Amino acid sequence: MSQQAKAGMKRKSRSSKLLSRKKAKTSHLAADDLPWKAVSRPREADLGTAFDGFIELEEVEDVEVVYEETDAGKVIKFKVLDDSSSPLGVIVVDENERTSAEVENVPIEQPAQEEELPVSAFDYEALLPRWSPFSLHPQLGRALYAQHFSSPTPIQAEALPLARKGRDIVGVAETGSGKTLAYGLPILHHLLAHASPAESKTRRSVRALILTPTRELALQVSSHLNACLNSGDIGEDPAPESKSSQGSSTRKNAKGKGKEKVTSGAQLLSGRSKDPPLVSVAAIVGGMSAQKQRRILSRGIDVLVATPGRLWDIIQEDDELATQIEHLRFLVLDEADRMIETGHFAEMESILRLTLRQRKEDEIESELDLGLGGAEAEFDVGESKDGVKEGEMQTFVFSATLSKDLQRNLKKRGRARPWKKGGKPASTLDDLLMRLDFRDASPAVIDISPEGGVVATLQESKIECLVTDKDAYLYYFLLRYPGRTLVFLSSIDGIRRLLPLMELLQISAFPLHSQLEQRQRLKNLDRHSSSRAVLLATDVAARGLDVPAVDHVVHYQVPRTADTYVHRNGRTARAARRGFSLLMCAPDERRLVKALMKSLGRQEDEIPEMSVELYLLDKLKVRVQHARQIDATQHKVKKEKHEKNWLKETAEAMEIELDSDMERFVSIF
Ligand SMILES: Nc1ncnc2c1ncn2[C@@H]1O[C@H](COP(=O)(O)OP(=O)(O)OP(=O)(O)O)[C@@H](O)[C@H]1O
Repeated sequence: MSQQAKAGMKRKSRSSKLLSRKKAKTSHLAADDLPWKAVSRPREADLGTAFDGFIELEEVEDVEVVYEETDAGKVIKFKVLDDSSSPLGVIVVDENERTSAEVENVPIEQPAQEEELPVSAFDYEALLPRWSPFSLHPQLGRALYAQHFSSPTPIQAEALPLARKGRDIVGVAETGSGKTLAYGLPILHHLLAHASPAESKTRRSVRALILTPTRELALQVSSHLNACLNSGDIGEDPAPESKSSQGSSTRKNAKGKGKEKVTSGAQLLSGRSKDPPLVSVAAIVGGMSAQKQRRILSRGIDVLVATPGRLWDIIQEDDELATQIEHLRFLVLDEADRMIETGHFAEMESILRLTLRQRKEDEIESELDLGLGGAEAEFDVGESKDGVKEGEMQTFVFSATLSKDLQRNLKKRGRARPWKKGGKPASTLDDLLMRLDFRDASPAVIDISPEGGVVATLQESKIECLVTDKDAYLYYFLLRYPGRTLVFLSSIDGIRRLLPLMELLQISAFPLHSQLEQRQRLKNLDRHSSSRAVLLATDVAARGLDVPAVDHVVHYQVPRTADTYVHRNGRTARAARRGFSLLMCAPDERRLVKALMKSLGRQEDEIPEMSVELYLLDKLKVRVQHARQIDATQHKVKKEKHEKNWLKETAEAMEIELDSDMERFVSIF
């Protein structure tokens, strides 16, 4: 507003008439810098929510394409409407400029300059009473309401107040218990409350970094958080809370007195505004095109969700991003334990090192080393309202499985200085987490994971059978218990063997493993959720993924660790829904089950045997046997054809004529 005031602009009072749009100023931009906006996909083309950056339609408005003659020939330029004088999308009439500008008649009602307009906050008490004590930003209230999240889950209820007080948090809660929003809501609240529309126009610094072990999880976290920023139009008059009055949806009027209701506030908060969002969340993961990634980064992101590998690659080439990471306000490790398993250890360690804050004691130490005085070592540590000092970072570590020992150690560790000079690199998860730059002397540990890792709404069962009978039992289970089933196998080869068999048995099944292209993985995930297909997956899908409405999880092989068992099971029985898990156990896997149950602190025979109608099973065994034979024959024929072609092609390439004996040999062969 100050800019407009400086330029001597005047506002018309509400009662005054309709306004006219002044002629837009234009500026030239490169294609990548245009204000692209995602377009919702038609239903038929909808491949799920987690596709940001992979399969995406984007549109751009108010861009004129002009051809300019240059010495080098014709070049295309994009002229973009420059509406920076109207940060909220409200058209402001400039009486002085109007005469010199062409006027387009767009009737827009403008609020009065002096009028004190009513400001109604999202009515948590009436609409979401259970969220009311948390005093979240109205936009979040709208989104929670729109998604029918009528009350916080236990981990959310525990984490929110602590996070709002500025505490560092280690959160452990069962799979599917809403951990994403447990750390996501306080971050979004903070950013919304401190956002300013003016800033939303410029490249913003990354304020929060969320690290996840897999691409799919990163995409999912990003779309989950985006849903809190983009949904929420419930036909209510949106209004800001007082805290955010300078930033998000209200602003001072020209004279700085009172507040005015912003015409486009509803759009702004519900994400339908033409302006960039107040807070932006995006995922940057492997498999994404470099162009798309550049575009996302150049637009500016407040919340960056990333896998450590890809992020570290970018940081090494992008000093600006590296500097932003050094000044994060929030750092989240989601499924931290898994990050280590997926071989991201080195990259994660490098990223975490970047986030270390120079503290006074360290500076004094390093100054002593360098023989410098301490005068310049001061830095601003002014306390902010939420108890986090300026320049400090809040850290959240969340997982469904963090060992009790590790939790205890984290609590006891105090402010052990990580990565002291000459210190060895971290070599275990405990090591790495112990080196996290918690600003809290004793991070709050919230552990509400269930005893033995079993979610109350999950029904477990077991089948003991020969390895050779597992296919028949699986077939029996899939026929007998239709629904969305996720079958976990320990190897990709196992999936490749099972897929054609399923096809011959007319079971619609899709694979999900690390050797599939990202696009294909996401597509298969979506096929699984949109049809009643079976997903044959390796443990790439075991962690964090919120595959919609999985009814059953089958462990085709017994998992090697208790954590894997818990996480695989966690794909079903999510968010208080019912779920079923089946453990298939061959005789030589019994000792694994024993070890697994022991490490979960449970009795070996605690998982009940699933009852099976044997007469049906016997019939299905015959079918499976036939399917195997057909598959083997088809495979043989395919192989022969391939080899025959190979011999012919090789002969042709070498310009050798195959004689009749050889031809005969080829045809026999
Ligand atoms: N307050 C709430 N009320 C109802 N549903 C919720 C609420 N919060 C989150 N959910 C839903 O619960 C599901 C699980 O949430 P989320 O993926 O965050 O679980 P998680 O604890 O991170 O699981 P995992 O450990 O497997 O990663 C999601 O579909 C989410 O939309």
